[in-house]
Amino acid sequence: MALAILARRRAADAVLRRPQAAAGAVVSAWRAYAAAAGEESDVVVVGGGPGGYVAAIKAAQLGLKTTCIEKRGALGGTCLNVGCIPSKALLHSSHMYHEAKSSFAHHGVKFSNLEVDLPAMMAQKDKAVAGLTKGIEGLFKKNKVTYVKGFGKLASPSEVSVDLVDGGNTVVKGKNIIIATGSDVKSLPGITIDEKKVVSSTGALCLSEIPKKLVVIGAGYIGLEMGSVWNRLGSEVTVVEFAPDIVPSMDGEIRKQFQRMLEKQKFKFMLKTKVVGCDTSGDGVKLTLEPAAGGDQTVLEADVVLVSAGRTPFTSGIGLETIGVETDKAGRILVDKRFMTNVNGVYAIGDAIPGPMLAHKAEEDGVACVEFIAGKEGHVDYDTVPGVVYTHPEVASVGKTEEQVKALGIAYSVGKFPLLANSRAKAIDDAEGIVKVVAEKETDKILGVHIMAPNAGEIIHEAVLALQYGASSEDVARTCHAHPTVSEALKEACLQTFSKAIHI
Ligand SMILES: Cc1cc2nc3c(=O)[nH]c(=O)nc-3n(C[C@H](O)[C@H](O)[C@H](O)COP(=O)(O)OP(=O)(O)OC[C@H]3O[C@@H](n4cnc5c(N)ncnc54)[C@H](O)[C@@H]3O)c2cc1C
Ligand SMILES: NC(=O)c1ccc[n+]([C@@H]2O[C@H](COP(=O)([O-])OP(=O)(O)OC[C@H]3O[C@@H](n4cnc5c(N)ncnc54)[C@H](O)[C@@H]3O)[C@@H](O)[C@H]2O)c1
Repeated sequence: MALAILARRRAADAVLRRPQAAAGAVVSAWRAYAAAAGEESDVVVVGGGPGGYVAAIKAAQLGLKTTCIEKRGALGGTCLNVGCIPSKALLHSSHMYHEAKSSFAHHGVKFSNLEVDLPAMMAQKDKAVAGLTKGIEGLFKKNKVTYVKGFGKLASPSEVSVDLVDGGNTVVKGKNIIIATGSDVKSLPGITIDEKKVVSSTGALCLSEIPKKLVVIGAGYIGLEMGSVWNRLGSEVTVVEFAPDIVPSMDGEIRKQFQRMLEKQKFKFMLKTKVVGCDTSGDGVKLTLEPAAGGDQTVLEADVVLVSAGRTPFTSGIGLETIGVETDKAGRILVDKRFMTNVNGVYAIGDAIPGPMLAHKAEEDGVACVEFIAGKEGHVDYDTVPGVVYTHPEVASVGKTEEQVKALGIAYSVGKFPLLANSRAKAIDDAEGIVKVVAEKETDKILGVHIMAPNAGEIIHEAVLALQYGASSEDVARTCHAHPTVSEALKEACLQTFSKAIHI
C-alpha cells in the first residue's frame, strides 16, 4: 500500500517537474504567456469562474498540463467578484445591523447610537473578495496551472487567440478546450443600465448611499437577496414581478409563506406587472408599469432601480461561430453527457450551458468534464443540486416540488413541521419557517425537501445526501439528531411523512 502511494507521488512529482508546469506559477508576466503560447496544453480553460477555475485545478490534479484564460484580471468569476461572495458579505453585515436595531432589545441587549457605516461595510465586503481571489491564484500556483490574463476567442478547435490584459495578443494551444465563460445580466428592452440610478446586481453591490426608494425588477434570487440588503439598511423596497408569484421555481406552499414573511419585513410586491418604460431624465427614475395581461399604465418613482430579471449566457463574441459550436435560442452552448459540444475536443460547462445558473453546479460540471477528458467517468446529478435564497430566514430546497411530483402523476405523501414547534428556533426567538418533505407514497423514498428556516442553506445538505443515497423519510426520521438544533425540524417533518411527528 505504502509503495503504491509512493509510486503515485513520484509519478505526480514527475508531472509537476515538467518545464512547462514549473514555469506555470501564477503569472501574468510575458514569460507565462510565452510558455502558454509556445507549448500545447492538455486542457485550456476559457474563463476563471467557479466552473473554469475548479476545472483547471482538477485537470492539473489529474496530471494534465493546464492553462486558464481569464479576462477580468482576477479569478473567481461572477460568483466571487460580483455575485455569491460580495452579496453574502452584505447580507451578513446588513442582517447584523437589522438584528441590532430590531431584535437585540428583546434579548436584553441595549445600546444607543446605532448607525450604518456604509463605506466600512463595503470595505469589509471588498476585503473578503480580494482575499478569496488571491486564494485561487495561490491554488493555481500550488497546482501548477498556467494563468493567462486576457480575453480568449476560439480561433480553431485547438487554439484560443487571447487579447492580453497588459496589451498584445497571444495564441494558446490545447488538445482540449473548455468554454467556461459564464453569464451576464439580462437587459430589458427600453431600460439602460448605467450602474448608478439603474443598476444590475453589480451596481447594487456598491451603492454609495442607501436609496430611500429602491425598485427591484424581478422577484428571483438576486432581487430578493439584494432587496433584503437595502431593505434592512432602510430603503423602501418595491419588487415588480412579471409572473403571478415570487421565485416561480419554488414549491408553491413555501413560496406563499416566503412572500408573507418578506411582506412582514416591509417588502412591497407588484406581481403580474411589467415595466414598459424607464425615464431617468430627472433626479430619480420614473418607471412606467402595466399589468402583465395589458391594461392601464401607472408610474412608479424610485431613487434607484435594480434590474434582476435573469442572466444570459456569455457566449457571443468568443469565436463559437468561427469553429461552428452549436447553441440554443437562448445562446446556451449545447453539450452531450460528457460536456462535449458538437465540435470534437471542445467542451462547455457552468452558466454557459443549460441548467441552473449556480456556482456549485458550475463546479460539479467542471470536475466531471475534466474527469471525462482524463479518460475517467464523471457524473453530475442535476436532480440533487440544492438551491438556497440567502434571505432571513433562508429558503433552501432540493429535489422536486409538490407541484412537480403531482404533475408527474406520482402518488406521494407530505410531511411538514413548523419552526414554531422547534425548541432551538424558539430559544433563539427565530421561529418563522417550515420544513416540508415530499416522499413517494409506495416506497417512502424522499423526492423533495423544502426548508424555510435560519441556516436552511446549511441544513439542506442532510436532505441532499438523503436524496443522493435514495433514502426514505423513515431513514432520516430514525437517524439521531442532536438536541436542540433546527435540524430536528427536518427529522420531525420526515417522521410526519410516514408516521406522526412527536412535537406537534
Ligand atoms: C449577485 C449574484 C449573486 C449570486 N449568488 C449566488 C449564490 O449565492 N450561490 C450560487 O450558487 N450562485 C450564485 N450566483 C450565480 C453564480 O455566480 C454563477 O452561477 C456562477 O458564477 C457561474 O459560474 P461560471 O464559472 O459558469 O461563470 P462565471 O462565474 O460567470 O465566470 C465566467 C468567467 O469567465 C470570464 N470570461 C468570459 N468570457 C471570457 C473570455 N472570452 N476570455 C476570458 N475570460 C472570459 C468572465 O470574466 C468570468 O470571470 C450569483 C450571481 C449573481 C450575479
Ligand atoms: N442564492 C443563489 O443561489 C443566487 C443568488 C443570486 C443569483 N443566483 C443565480 O443568478 C441567476 C440570475 O438571478 P436573477 O434573480 O436575475 O434571475 P431569476 O431567474 O432568479 O429571477 C428573475 C425573475 O425576474 C422575473 N422577470 C423576468 N422578466 C421580467 C420582466 N420583464 N419584468 C418583471 N419581472 C421579470 C422572472 O419571472 C423571475 O421571477 C439565477 O438564475 C440564479 O440561479 C443565485
